[in-house]
Amino acid sequence: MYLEKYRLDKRVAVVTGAGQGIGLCCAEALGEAGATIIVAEQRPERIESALQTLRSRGITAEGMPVDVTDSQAVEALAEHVQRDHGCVDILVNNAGINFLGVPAEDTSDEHWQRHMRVNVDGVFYCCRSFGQRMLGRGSGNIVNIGSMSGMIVNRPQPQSVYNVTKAAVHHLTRSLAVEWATRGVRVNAVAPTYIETPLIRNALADDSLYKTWVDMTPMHRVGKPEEIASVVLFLASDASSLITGAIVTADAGYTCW
Ligand SMILES: NC(=O)c1ccc[n+]([C@@H]2O[C@H](COP(=O)([O-])OP(=O)(O)OC[C@H]3O[C@@H](n4cnc5c(N)ncnc54)[C@H](O)[C@@H]3O)[C@@H](O)[C@H]2O)c1
Ligand SMILES: OC[C@@H](O)C(O)[C@H](O)CO
Repeated sequence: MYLEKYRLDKRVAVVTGAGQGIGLCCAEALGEAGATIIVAEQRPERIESALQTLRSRGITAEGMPVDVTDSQAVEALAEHVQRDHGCVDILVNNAGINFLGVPAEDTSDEHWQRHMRVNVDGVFYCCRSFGQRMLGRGSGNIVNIGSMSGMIVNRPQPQSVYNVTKAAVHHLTRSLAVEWATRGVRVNAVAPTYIETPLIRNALADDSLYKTWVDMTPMHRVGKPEEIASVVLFLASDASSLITGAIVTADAGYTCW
């Protein structure tokens, strides 16, 4: 009775930025639970490798190239998926960037705007285009990938703009959850700690940075992308049917101190 609630058979899930890292693991988790996966990703070569990975595990998956900062492309993607599959049940807004280590006073307009465009505009465009269609049929489930950086200020590296974008993702999550709460669409977010993915590969190789990060973490370690994917699976499934507007921290205790 309880395990059944995690099954996603016959559901269609779009995962943005699913070409690698956390997004790819989310696609694996949702696919393993039975969902048909749409890999919505900017880089064609990453789409291809993700599809190979997913299909080798028996997951039904297809790729659709998209840059989430392009609202027309996002709208076309939503229309395309709706036309081919009849609906979208699950949207995971995972695509995001962080060029960390730039002090606020040295942040260029371009650096600021690029982060805002991918991490905030991109999430909003996807929520809007897919949300409209979910509201139209009175059901749907959106999971946004936020960050503990939306709650705390990371140390020692400066990354003001990234922190701001993730705080925006969290509050957008709550705002949409409330607007859509009685209309069948749930909206939640996951706020991870540092996760071993290509995004922070260089930083993880920097011994002093890594030491500071784990010293500041009660569990004294960083996370693996699979550990975020399992939270996303919970939020995307009927196992979390009473939860909307939640920002679920998966941070090895980081935000407790
Ligand atoms: N890795 C971490 O430590 C960490 C921690 C907290 C939150 N996050 C968040 O998790 C999400 C995924 O991070 P990751 O570590 O897996 O990153 P990653 O860089 O490994 O993967 C991100 C994927 O998104 C794609 N992407 C980037 N911009 C895009 C765009 N404009 N349109 C479509 N696709 C685009 C990339 O091509 C890439 O495949 C991000 O939102 C990130 O902010 C990561
Ligand atoms: O690039 C992402 C990092 O800044 C960080 O891993 C994350 O968002 C957790 O604070």
